[in-house]
Amino acid sequence: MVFYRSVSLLSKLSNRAVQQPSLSNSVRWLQIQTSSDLDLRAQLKELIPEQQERLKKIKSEYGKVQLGNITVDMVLGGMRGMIGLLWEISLLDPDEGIRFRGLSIPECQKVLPAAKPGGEPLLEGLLWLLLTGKVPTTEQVNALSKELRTRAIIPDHVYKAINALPITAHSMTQFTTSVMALQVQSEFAKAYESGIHKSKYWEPTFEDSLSLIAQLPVVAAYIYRRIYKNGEVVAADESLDYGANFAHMLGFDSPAMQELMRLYVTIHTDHEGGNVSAHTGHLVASALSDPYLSFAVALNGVVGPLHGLANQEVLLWIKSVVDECGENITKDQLKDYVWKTLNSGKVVPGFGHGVLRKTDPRYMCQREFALKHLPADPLFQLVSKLYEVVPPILTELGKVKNPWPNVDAHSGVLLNYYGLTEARYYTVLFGVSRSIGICSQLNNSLVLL
Ligand SMILES: CC(=O)SCCNC(=O)CCNC(=O)[C@H](O)C(C)(C)COP(=O)(O)OP(=O)(O)OC[C@H]1O[C@@H](n2cnc3c(N)ncnc32)[C@H](O)[C@@H]1OP(=O)(O)O
Ligand SMILES: O=C([O-])CC(=O)C(=O)O
Repeated sequence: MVFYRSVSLLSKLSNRAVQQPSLSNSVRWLQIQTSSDLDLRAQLKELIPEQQERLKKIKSEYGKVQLGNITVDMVLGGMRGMIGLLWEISLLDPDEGIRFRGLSIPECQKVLPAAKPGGEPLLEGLLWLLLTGKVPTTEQVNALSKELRTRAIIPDHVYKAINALPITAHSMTQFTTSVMALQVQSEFAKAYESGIHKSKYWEPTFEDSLSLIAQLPVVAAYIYRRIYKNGEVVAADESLDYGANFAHMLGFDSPAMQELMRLYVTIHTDHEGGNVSAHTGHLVASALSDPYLSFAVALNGVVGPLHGLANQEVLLWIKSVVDECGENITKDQLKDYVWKTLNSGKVVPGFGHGVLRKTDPRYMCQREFALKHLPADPLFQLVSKLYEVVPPILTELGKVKNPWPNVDAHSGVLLNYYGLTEARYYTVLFGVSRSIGICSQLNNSLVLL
């Protein structure tokens, strides 16, 4: 199986201070803000020339430095372990997991603005961090939230394109179709046709990225309501942030579900550049395909069962365990069920990883959420039992490099607990969130041109 892998080149060479916002950054941003301080586009306009200079310097000073040897295994493994592409916005450590611009998930939970003290980070804050490398203030996050709401307008033909598909089409097929239908409004495609200078590519790319990110929850919620709720659409609530509004449009308004959705859309955003969806989006964008086209192909990677579809597969598998053995299954029965799955030539969904070699911190933060909000839920108890039972069995197989759970091992039971029970929809949530990482890196890469 080819599963592309790479690590971030510049993080190895360049000044980490650019990547690692510290608390002093946020203190700096607490100064009185002008309207351009609150405008993400204006911020990028200032930052991009600095980044262009930095990259030019790295190229001229380190251009000939070797970054390692390439082995046959690396090639057969689909670039596994090779430093193969530039990915500035996040870095994946096999033991510690993901860092967004240098910040781990617990650090993001600490420094990014939340809806309430101690709450989950707002997605808008992470988007700002990924694009600029700086921790935003609450005012900046609120301004971005407002801007995204104003961009969340869906042309009628997009709904017509979705409605042309049978209602039984997989939610991801409907979702990718909607992204292709949205593409007709691409600013980048229009600007390229009008002969835009390459130094300005980032501007329409930024426009398309923000619009795409803003529109995705609206079409994603439409698809959910179309398939599962007789097409009864819930209008956006202009007072809500991105994550809470998404939960609202899906039809969920409890404060706990709003918090869960904020957490979900934040932690699935990015996982360095080597995973299938990020790599694919990046590759296609390198041909100057616009953000809509690039993201649509990335979604076709997200939906692979060894990648984002595992989100769906885990809950379906857990439900099959319950159907066969009941909720109070013993550890011995569970061991037998895991062996039965393996012996039938299937993988245990939600376990293992192409890079991680320890439990995924995205699993851990969802576990903490469950311990806080739903400790007695029988399916959460089952997930906890799996955490004890599965790793020794996978280790016993002797070939699995990482027997520990990944992000997908946990998300389904949380969503299911709050009433979003339709597992075959879950990968759409993953896709909405992944747009943040893919579009942010797209904007960062354009400074190279
Ligand atoms: C958001 C995400 O995308 S996270 C990943 C989500 N996917 C899943 O949870 C699906 C289950 N897991 C897997 O299939 C794998 O662990 C992957 C695809 C994530 C990583 O694959 P690889 O990098 O090839 O893993 P690794 O090098 O450890 O694989 C070695 C062998 O162990 C097997 N293996 C790895 N994980 C598992 C598992 N969970 N269950 C059974 N077998 C496994 C592989 O299939 C491979 O077998 P083979 O040599 O007979 O082909
Ligand atoms: O990093 C990977 O290979 C897969 C993954 O966990 C992700 O993309 O979120």
